[in-house]
Amino acid sequence: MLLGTVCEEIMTNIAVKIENISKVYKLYNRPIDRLKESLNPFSLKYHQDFFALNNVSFDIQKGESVGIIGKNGSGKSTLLKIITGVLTPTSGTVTVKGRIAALLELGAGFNPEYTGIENIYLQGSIMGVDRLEMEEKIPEILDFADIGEFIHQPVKNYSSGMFVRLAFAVSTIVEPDILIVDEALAVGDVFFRQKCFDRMEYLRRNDTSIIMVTHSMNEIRQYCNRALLLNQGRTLFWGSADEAVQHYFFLDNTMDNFKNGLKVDEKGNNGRLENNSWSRTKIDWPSNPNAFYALPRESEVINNGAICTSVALCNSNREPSRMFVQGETGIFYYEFELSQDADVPIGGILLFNDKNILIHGKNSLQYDIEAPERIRKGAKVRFKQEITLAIAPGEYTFSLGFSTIAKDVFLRRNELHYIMLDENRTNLCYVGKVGSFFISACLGNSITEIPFHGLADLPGDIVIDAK
Ligand SMILES: Nc1ncnc2c1ncn2[C@@H]1O[C@H](COP(=O)(O)OP(=O)(O)OP(=O)(O)O)[C@@H](O)[C@H]1O
Repeated sequence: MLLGTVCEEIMTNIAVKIENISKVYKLYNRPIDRLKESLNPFSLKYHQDFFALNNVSFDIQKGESVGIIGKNGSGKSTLLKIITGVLTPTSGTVTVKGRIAALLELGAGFNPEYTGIENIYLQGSIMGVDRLEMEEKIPEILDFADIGEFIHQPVKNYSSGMFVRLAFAVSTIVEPDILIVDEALAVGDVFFRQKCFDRMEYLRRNDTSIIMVTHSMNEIRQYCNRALLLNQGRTLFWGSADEAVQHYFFLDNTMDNFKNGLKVDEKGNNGRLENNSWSRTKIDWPSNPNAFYALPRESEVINNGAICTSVALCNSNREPSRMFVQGETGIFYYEFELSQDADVPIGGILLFNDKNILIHGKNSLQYDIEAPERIRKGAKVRFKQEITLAIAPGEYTFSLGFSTIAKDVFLRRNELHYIMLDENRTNLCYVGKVGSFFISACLGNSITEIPFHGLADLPGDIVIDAK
């Protein structure tokens, strides 16, 4: 009986329940096929079924904030449209308890010819709020939207930022039971976005459930309790937001063709090295296939005497990882195979932010470590590079370079100008955009837990004096 009571309580706390939802579109190669199919007396099929959603189930509790994530075309918008009732599923059931406010496509539900004020009343009536109640809310809506005199202009004259300000203000001030926020907020400026997140937090504390679709994994981590990861219409993961984000970054970023060739030789390879003062350090190469990236397309690769054979990224526990908290250490493993003899090998990494700005680049020469003096054709050279990722939250890509330098130049590396060193270096391989990883913000509350502001943490110190 106790179990029954618990179940009932769980059910009464559920705001949205999605059970085995599928959405199938019929795809016809030619428009005429549709006609042929409808007129065919033998019910012959002229289409292919395309599953935009395939058997998706999950539920959202009252006051819970849930993220829906996935690459482009994975089915996120289709799912939101089914929850809001804009689309009907092909199969499965949707249970929604309470009033939904949805900020889906910008301007949906707004009449472009109406002024901002007129649209506020229109939205109110769509959401079932009467004119009198809406009138009381107007000062608060205007205050939140903060678009000044534009509120008396037809909304067709609004910028996308103004639009989203008004839309968000209207949908949240009537305190919905379920608030759905698509990428729409992305067009607002940072101050407005902060205001929106504060408002969502307030609503959530008052039992509004929030469904958020965004490509910003920081927002998912920061604001969602749980997240659903979709891939080609199927649920790939449903659970804690942190874990969902980790899985998201492994999508397309993991070497699923690992079995098909690029196996890691656990014994390492040093049989073809000539001896010198360098004493070999055996790298503890990762054994988990998930650590490895699929190597990029040919267009990103320049092979000039060597090929890149594998690349992996792990956290400091040597576990595969694509998500790091600011300041955590990332361990990059990479291997090149020589297709010609070479002198002293040099390997290095370049990290780029989402605006393609080089944030950090460093090679083995700059670390001033010993290296083999000569490597023969067929040898495999491995690097393990640890980087303290004290960089701004966001998504990053990285590229790899492999080059060689003559032994005598290498031995004088600390006496020579770096231009001399560069001139004596021969590039063997460059692999652009090998993969991506993600840096998440520290979620601490105190200032000392926020390590720095800006793009990167720079080594430094501070003292204070006062007289
Ligand atoms: N009316 C339709 N007819 C056929 N296919 C459709 C239709 N609407 C959507 N699709 C397909 O369904 C899949 C899921 O689309 P959906 O818009 O839900 O993806 P999404 O995850 O929201 O993508 P994005 O991140 O790019 O917004 C896509 O492959 C899309 O092309």
